[in-house]
Amino acid sequence: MTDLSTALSLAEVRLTPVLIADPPLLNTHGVHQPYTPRLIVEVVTADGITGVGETYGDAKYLALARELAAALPGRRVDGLNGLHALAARIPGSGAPESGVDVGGQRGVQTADKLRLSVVSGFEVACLDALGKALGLPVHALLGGKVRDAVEYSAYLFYRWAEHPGGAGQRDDWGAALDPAGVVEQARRFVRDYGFGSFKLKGGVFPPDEEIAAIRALAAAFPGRPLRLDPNGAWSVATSLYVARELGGVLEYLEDPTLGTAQMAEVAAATDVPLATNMCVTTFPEIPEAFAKGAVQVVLSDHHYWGGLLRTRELAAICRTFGVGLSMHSNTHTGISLAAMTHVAATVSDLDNACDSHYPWQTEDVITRRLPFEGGRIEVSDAPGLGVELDRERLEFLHRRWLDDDGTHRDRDDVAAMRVADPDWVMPAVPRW
Ligand SMILES: O=C([O-])C(=O)C[C@H](O)[C@@H](O)C(=O)[O-]
Ligand SMILES: [Mg+2]
Repeated sequence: MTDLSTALSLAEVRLTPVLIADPPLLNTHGVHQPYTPRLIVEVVTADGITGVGETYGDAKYLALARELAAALPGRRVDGLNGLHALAARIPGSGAPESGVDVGGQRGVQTADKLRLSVVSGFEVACLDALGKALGLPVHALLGGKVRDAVEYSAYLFYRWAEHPGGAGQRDDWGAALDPAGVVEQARRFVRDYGFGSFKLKGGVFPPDEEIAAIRALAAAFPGRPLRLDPNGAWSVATSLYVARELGGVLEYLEDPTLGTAQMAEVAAATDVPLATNMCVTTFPEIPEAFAKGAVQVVLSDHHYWGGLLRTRELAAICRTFGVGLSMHSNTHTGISLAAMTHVAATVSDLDNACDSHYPWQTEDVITRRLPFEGGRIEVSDAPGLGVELDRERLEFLHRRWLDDDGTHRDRDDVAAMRVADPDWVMPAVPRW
């Protein structure tokens, strides 16, 4: 029998960028492209145990991931905290950038956020391998689950029936461009997945239309938690108008306006709780936002925050300051959903149902998709994440990435909208 040190040492790292199908979902910047990039990370131990992780697949994430992958062999899969220091030493990983990440809508883009997102994919892969080596589920490595299933909410989008020109894959959801369409979409989410709460991606239509959609949802599903997220598209005044109109109806309003200062102004003038995955996305953003009372719920995302261990650190900080915690999601496969579910299962005070784009992602890289039952995902007790890579599918989706002419290798919702409307530019903020 090999000793533990050999068993846990990293012999190989494989990176596989893929393109997965994405429906024409609308947001304030534009529309999703027919395919979106994700990066699948595999770490292989000296004993031949493979762990899998996933992160953003856009070119700059991939470039950094390649450098980190090259530095890993010889280290150990239980050296999780050391991953951050290792990634920080990669030349170029510290060069700050500013501006808004068009596709991800994750607030101001910085080198820190990029690096943390890359590390998250490796951390999850290492946890998966470590769990398999020790015969323990990932949640046990995080201290153990406090629930057997994690609740998710339905992620409703305004959407077209198909991509412009019939590009990509057509599904049978149809268009949803008004309150009736949104309610019909929500009914299908309830029928097919059993979700008990609803988030509508807003910032697409003038606020009164989105207020009407939320009212229609409230009438169709009385008492169910409802959220509206325009990704910072509104001014402070518009945010307060919407908060007044939907005061008794919303569980929370998500990123109504951009930046901590404006969020704080809104928060000071309404009782509707504000949630964010845009103004508090890294640890350095916390002190000012919490001191100003700018947010009442932080939507964690293990990709943003640098992995599952750091998500638990975030949970402790939120608990200390009496700020709620829930979970944001971006287009992802079942690997990230499994990772989200493991960490969510370990946080005792995760009181709001988590977001997940997963129902919109019909293409996957795992052999058995994770099923929602009653809006919940069961927490796996199998060693590691409890998912298995489907190598044929991985190869197929990687082939699509290889064959792509570059159009889809970086998510760009503005460019996708321009296909339908050649005059479309990134909307100025506030849009309303
Ligand atoms: O809650 C959010 O802000 C998101 O889920 C960000 C995403 O980029 C979303 O807006 C999308 O996929 O269109
Ligand atoms: Mg959001």
